[in-house]
Amino acid sequence: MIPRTLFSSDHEAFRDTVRRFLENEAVPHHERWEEEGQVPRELWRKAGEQGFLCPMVSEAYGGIGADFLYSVVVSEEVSRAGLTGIGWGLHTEIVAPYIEHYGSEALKQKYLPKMVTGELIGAIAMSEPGAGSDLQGVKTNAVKQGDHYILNGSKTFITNGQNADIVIVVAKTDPEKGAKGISLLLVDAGTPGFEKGKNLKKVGMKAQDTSELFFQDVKVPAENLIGEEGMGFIYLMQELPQERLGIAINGLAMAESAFEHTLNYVKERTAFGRRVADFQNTQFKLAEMHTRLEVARAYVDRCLELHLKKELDVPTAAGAKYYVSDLQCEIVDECVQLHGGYGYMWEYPVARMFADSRVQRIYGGTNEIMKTIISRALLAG
Ligand SMILES: Cc1cc2nc3c(=O)[nH]c(=O)nc-3n(C[C@H](O)[C@H](O)[C@H](O)COP(=O)(O)OP(=O)(O)OC[C@H]3O[C@@H](n4cnc5c(N)ncnc54)[C@H](O)[C@@H]3O)c2cc1C
Repeated sequence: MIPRTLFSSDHEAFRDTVRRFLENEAVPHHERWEEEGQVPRELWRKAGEQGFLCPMVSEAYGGIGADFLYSVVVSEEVSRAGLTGIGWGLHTEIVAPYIEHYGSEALKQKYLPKMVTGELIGAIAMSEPGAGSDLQGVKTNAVKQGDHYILNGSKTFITNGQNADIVIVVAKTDPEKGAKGISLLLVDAGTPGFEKGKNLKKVGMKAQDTSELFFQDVKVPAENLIGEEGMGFIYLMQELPQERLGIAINGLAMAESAFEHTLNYVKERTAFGRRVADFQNTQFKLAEMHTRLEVARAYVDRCLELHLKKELDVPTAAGAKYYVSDLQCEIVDECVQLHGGYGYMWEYPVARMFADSRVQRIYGGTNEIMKTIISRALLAG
């Protein structure tokens, strides 16, 4: 085993706290939340009290100004335990940074402290029924009228969609200008004309609320524009590497966990009077999986190291996202196989991980889009 070198003893102590919290407060209830299609808000508030939400937010806005690794610890523990209903990663690593990095002082004061405590849950709405990969093709539009915008359009597949109190909406403020006509607006749930659609039924991640959102003549105060008008696409490009690295981090933690479950299982299960672990096929599969996970771990931790120094570039993050999510699906599939029929039973963690993994290759930009990003960089110049 190659030891990880990124985390300090403080990070590891924090990891123990997160793990214990999840074992007590989430693991016993997750199956019920899967049936209900969402995680209760109460869990968010408890997580906020523990400092698990938005630890990177600076002290001026209620956070502790921690390094990104604290958030990584939370995400890894959530994924390791297979708690895919919990949408803290998106709230902490995607929504809050847009507000902190580009929002006005007033927006930061108003929203960030409550995101840290879990009183406010965040979502980001880019995708639309007619535009996912092709973000520049979004139809949602915002027209400035005096001191507010009038927002119209619809979004789909929005993580935390039912629970969200605030949504960063990607909208066209100048449809003539293509990417330069896209802006980010922060919209409060409850604003007249903003309706949440149904909680979508998914193949996996069943406790995660993923929704359609509708905006009809929604009056959004002009001060809820994040940063400058027309800069939305650039902000998205700047923040997406962290989102993509986050997907790789979650995927790898889940794949490692599936592997651990399988390692334990094959030592206990017997067939033909031997342990499943005693078949050479099993031994080779375990050796292959272990080595592939170690290789991916070295790559992802190196990306993390670069990200901490603000040196992670877009194609490298795209590589982490596509490579690890593909690997995750392959590893989890192999783990199901080594479990035999039990691997297909929902009560076994590897079965849920099988269903939960698939979407990792789709959201955050599909793996095909990741490859276009990488090849564009390779062929440039
Ligand atoms: C569970 C879940 C949660 C999500 N959460 C969010 C969220 O919180 N916020 C949000 O905004 N979105 C979210 N999404 C949406 C997600 O980001 C999109 O589904 C994704 O970007 C793909 O867009 P699409 O579904 O429109 O597929 P399409 O863009 O229609 O793609 C269809 C196929 O065509 C391929 N394709 C498209 N363009 C190209 C190209 N140029 N070259 C090669 N192949 C191409 C794709 O790779 C894919 O295989 C979520 C999706 C899911 C399923």
